[in-house]
Amino acid sequence: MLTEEQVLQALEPVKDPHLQKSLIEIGAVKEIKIKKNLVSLKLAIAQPGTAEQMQLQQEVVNAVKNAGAESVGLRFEKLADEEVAKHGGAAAEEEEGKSLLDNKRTTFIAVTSGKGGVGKSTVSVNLATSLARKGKKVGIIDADIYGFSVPDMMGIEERPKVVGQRIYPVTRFDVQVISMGFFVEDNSPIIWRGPMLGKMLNNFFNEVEWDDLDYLILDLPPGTGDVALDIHSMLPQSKEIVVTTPHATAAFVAARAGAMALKTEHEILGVIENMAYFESKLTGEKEYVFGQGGGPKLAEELQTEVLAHIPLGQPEIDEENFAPSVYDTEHPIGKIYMEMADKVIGKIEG
Ligand SMILES: Nc1ncnc2c1ncn2[C@@H]1O[C@H](COP(=O)(O)OP(=O)(O)OP(=O)(O)O)[C@@H](O)[C@H]1O
Repeated sequence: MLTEEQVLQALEPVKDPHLQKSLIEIGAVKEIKIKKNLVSLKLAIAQPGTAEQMQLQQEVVNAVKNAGAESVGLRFEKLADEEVAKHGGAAAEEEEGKSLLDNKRTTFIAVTSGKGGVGKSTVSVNLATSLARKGKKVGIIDADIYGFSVPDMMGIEERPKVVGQRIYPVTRFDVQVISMGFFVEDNSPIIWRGPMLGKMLNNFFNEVEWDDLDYLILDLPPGTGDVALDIHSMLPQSKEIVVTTPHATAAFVAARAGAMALKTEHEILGVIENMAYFESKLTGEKEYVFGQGGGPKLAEELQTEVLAHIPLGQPEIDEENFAPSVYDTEHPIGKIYMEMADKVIGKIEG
């Protein structure tokens, strides 16, 4: 079994990103619990709840796992101001302004669905790239905590740069991308509780260097649970797009997501019916594999319009520009997304 000594030794080279001193030297380790090979740590650092913490948590997990832990749980708290000063740092200052939430120019569009697997992330990614292809400055936040798929879908391998307190998004297809998945270890199970999730999202608004966005697309967790509701409430100014499949029951479930949008007073821009039909390449005939009518029914219920019926179909994958879920502008589905982007721009910019 791993000992406390070994854990401390493993942490010796890891530095507090703000103070640039070893966690051990600044007395950051406030608690160590070891159960078999599960290690849980409480760490006091100069600037918890910030980009610096995100940068650090990965280093700590790696160091302790390299020492033999199977799983590492972390809790962070603020290192006392005297300690911060003693080790050469300035007391944490409130981040100055520059929150995306204050930028009047930016329109937030949350993409939601009643349940998982209906294509919400695919729609978010393609809406974002199409808006960018129309010349708009666009960002996307992948906040779907049940599966961070946006980086994979867009073929992103790099991670954002973290410089001091600022996070620089990764740019792909002219879209500025931030995903929670950038800050967690591959496949590591993470339990997101409301406050932690809210804090992460707030960081994405306040600490990411977004370049003067016209549109910010938010890929939200599916469903109508507490987490989804919390996020919706955090974004009072957001508009919303609801994704459904054509099946009547799918639309019924999506209606609950839509009702939640109305409760939070978000304007619903429209409904997208995804996987609407399959079009035969040979005959051009449409087959309604997943039923029919779900989109229009949902739009009627939410008193909005159907922005697009998107058929089944895969993007052509270009080896050089590998992005498994981004449709080209020449692809029939890519064209539908471009028309949809026009509709969205028309609705917002008049
Ligand atoms: N129009 C389409 N034609 C073919 N495949 C599609 C289409 N839309 C989405 N898909 C595929 O369906 C799967 C689910 O899509 P996606 O991940 O976008 O759904 P989601 O609603 O975001 O799911 P989750 O909430 O579970 O993340 C993916 O494999 C995606 O490539």
